[in-house]
Amino acid sequence: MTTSAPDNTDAAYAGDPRARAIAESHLNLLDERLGARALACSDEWFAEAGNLVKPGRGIFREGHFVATGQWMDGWESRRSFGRRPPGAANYDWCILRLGAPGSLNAVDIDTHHFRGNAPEAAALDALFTEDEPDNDADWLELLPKSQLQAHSRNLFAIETATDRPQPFTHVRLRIFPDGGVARLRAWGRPLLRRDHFIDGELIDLSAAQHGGRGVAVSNRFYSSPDNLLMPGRGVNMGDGWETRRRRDDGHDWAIVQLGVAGTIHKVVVDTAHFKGNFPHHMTLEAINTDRKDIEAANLEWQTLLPARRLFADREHLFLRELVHDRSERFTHVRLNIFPDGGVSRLRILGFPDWISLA
Ligand SMILES: NC(=O)NC(NC(N)=O)C(=O)[O-]
Repeated sequence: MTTSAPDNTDAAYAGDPRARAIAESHLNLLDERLGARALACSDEWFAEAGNLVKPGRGIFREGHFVATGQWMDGWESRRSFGRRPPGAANYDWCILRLGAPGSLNAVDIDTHHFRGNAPEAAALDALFTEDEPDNDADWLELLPKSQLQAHSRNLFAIETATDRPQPFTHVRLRIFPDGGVARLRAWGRPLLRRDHFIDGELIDLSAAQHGGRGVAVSNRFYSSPDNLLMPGRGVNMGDGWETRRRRDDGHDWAIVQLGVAGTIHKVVVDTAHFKGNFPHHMTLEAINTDRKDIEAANLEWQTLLPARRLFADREHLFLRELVHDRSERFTHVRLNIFPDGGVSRLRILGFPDWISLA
């Protein structure tokens, strides 16, 4: 089990600057918290492929040797270069399931701490299947064989494939000729499938796996507001949205774009793990807009929830306290916390109108 929040360290990176912008505005569909998993690989002698979807960028423990060799935090295959039989493929591979079906727009093949044992190049394939890929799987190459830098983030923008219907459910990483990768990230937009719901079902309009995302925030010193929208309860204080300590009269806020617009009937605010730093109180506002300048002062936000006290380390349920017209449709919510602090999860439950906002 992993226990920490997504990486927010900045580091050396190689590759396409466009990919960086995509990463900031899309969801990493290879996040273990969403259910992403490594399913199979050609070889994992030195380190397990399951590490590829873990949070953070991976750590190094100098001189920490285990039975197989130097302990490494990533996926690392044995040395096969110059040892493979004639005619054998000159790469190792790993198949991973995405945490949610979706488009794939950028990828990071992060070789953090792999210096003398990084692959020289990598390629990425993807496919959609309701099952799991078998030997005859029809992979689509999204990233052709591309040079990697050792001990570095390696970011690539993915050109949208037009000859295949999206979304994708699985990816295959190929590394040439062998070696280690610390983490694999693949950013895209999850696809919310209407046929997975029955009419009248109350759904979490803001859930990350439904396309909800943080689009603006007053402060993200300790952690990202995107954590508010992750499935399940936060595993620790790092798995939430936490601001720095304020020393002024202001308050902190986060604006979430719903994955799908709809009417709002129930709200859950979870302060799990925030015990000495939960906000004193909160309000919730919402708006129906297609404007991109969502922070503009002249937008008319409506109050859904007037000021309510919050408490340490617990879920707060708001139903009858909501003051808005239940037939109104909203596209965004703004969580205001007073004066600052941390919130683990925000759930905006309602009835979708099935017009995707992604
Ligand atoms: N010192 C190493 O990292 N050696 C080997 N790798 C591990 N993990 O031991 C190798 O051959 O790549």
